[in-house]
Amino acid sequence: MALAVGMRVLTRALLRPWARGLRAAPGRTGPAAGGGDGVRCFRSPRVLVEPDPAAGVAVVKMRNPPVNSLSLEFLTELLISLEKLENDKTFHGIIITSDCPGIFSAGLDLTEMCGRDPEHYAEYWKAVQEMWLRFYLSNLVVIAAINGISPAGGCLLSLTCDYRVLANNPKYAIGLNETLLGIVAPFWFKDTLVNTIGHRSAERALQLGLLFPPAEALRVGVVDQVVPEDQVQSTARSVMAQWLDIPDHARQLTKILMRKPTADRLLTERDADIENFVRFICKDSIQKSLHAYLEKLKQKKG
Ligand SMILES: CC/C=C\C/C=C\C/C=C\CC/C=C/CC(=O)SCCNC(=O)CCNC(=O)[C@H](O)C(C)(C)COP(=O)(O)OP(=O)(O)OC[C@H]1O[C@@H](n2cnc3c(N)ncnc32)[C@H](O)[C@@H]1OP(=O)(O)O
Repeated sequence: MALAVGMRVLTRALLRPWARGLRAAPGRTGPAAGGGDGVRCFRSPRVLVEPDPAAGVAVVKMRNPPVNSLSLEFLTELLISLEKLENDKTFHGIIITSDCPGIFSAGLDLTEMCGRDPEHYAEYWKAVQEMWLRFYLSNLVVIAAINGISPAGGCLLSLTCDYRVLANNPKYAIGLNETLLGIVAPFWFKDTLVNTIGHRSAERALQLGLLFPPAEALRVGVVDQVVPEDQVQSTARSVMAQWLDIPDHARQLTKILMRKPTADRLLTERDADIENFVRFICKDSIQKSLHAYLEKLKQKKG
């Protein structure tokens, strides 16, 4: 009993620095509907939360068609959903997955980084940082059920999770492919990849902008498991059950011990990182190549 109380105090002390200043910005969420069992179902236009209170798990489905690009509004809704689940003692784990067929997330929304003013770029980048910090340090067990392609920021979101299950579909690939767009993955993207697959593999993957198909992703360690497409959700659920069997305080403290130094680096350099991003993205050459890339994506259909 005394040990349990002591652990709770220690956990709160360790988690407190991240709780401060990391609250999600207010955004447009729909009214929370009370479930029959007293558990609230969260709805917002782009995020569907399916709670399973008996298991202590919620499935968070990304629904920002056509490609789940991480727009400012979508990021805000994701953060609010995460915060609500973290504040609800019913939940100990979340499974993040996509409601857009064949696409987990196309990454950062290119239209947020193209043809806008510096204030907008700063606001957007702060929201991207927030997404990374909040998911990376979440006290919940977070499992990615990756049911589609997941480049760049989509891969980053997966890398913040505690475990990644990828559907075995040759059309799907995952990786930080920023260099292919002529942009540089920021240091915290790089750090997250290094923490996941090691320095040498990360260096090669980042320089070449590699997008790994399922077997390669498993071999290099970008994902933890590759399963047939129709088993992605059930596998995520059974992995979640294993993780939830571990005493929560011990697991949470261990997660913080492992991730604190990486998160601290961004927390101490957050403003400078925003300034770097704004300076970089405002360059004529970068704007031109992002614009050309977006046009190429649009013309692909025609
Ligand atoms: C020294 C350094 C100093 C400082 C460094 C500081 C900062 C670093 C700077 C920058 C770092 C920025 C980091 C960025 C990370 C990112 O995430 S960038 C985004 C990367 N994502 C991609 O490249 C994916 C692009 N999309 C695709 O490849 C395909 O769309 C995809 C395979 C996902 C799906 O293909 P498909 O089903 O065929 O769909 P379409 O291609 O037809 O797309 C449908 C519509 O969606 C639009 N769209 C696609 N992706 C995006 C996107 N990421 N953002 C916004 N919009 C997107 C596409 O244009 C289509 O639109 P339309 O319907 O035609 O209007």
